[in-house]
Amino acid sequence: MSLVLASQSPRRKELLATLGVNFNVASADIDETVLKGEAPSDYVLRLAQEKAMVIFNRLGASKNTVLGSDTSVIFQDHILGKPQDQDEFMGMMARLSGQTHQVMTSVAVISDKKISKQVVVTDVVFHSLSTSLLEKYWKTGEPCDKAGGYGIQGLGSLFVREIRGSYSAVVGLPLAETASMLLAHNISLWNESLNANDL
Ligand SMILES: Cc1cn([C@H]2C[C@H](O)[C@@H](COP(=O)(O)OP(=O)(O)OP(=O)(O)O)O2)c(=O)[nH]c1=O
Repeated sequence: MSLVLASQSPRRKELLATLGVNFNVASADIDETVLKGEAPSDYVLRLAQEKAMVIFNRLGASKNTVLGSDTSVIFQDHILGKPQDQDEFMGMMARLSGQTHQVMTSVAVISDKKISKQVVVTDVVFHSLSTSLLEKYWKTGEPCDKAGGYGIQGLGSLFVREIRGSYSAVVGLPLAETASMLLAHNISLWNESLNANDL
């Protein structure tokens, strides 16, 4: 049984590798438009499943297990994706500055036997952020490929006063939850030494 990560995110690749599992990467391009009236947790779960399903179908009837994931930043029930330009970024930060938001990261694992999916919610509390700090942060290029416009693992770490929940989920993949899901799909971890019997 081989594992395929349906993602183009370098962060997810790095995080998954820390579980000591062999995998290939395939990029799933899907439409990420939010459906009318769709709740944030339903949205992130749907996207993770769609990313995994696109690759599962592309590989055809095979012995592959495919993992898809999605990270969105949620502020007062609004979904904040990746900022398209500086204005959108500044608008997002004006909402997040000095406030608490949620990072929702979903994981979907699909094999020929079953589909498992889960969403992990983490609270992140931001310091108050000055306009000059944010203008300089935008210029670094870090915000543009990140949900909510910041990277907790990078220069954006300065913004974070407190986190309640899973750090790895904020970066892009909740490791403990992902490990349980992969073991349940009979994918061994820790270089083949950890398997479903250890759950
Ligand atoms: C909040 C936050 C998000 N992010 C990243 C994680 C994800 O890569 C990205 C959210 O976008 P996603 O659409 O979840 O992922 P992606 O487009 O990078 O990759 P793919 O869809 O192919 O899996 O934001 C950080 O790296 N650090 C953070 O602190």
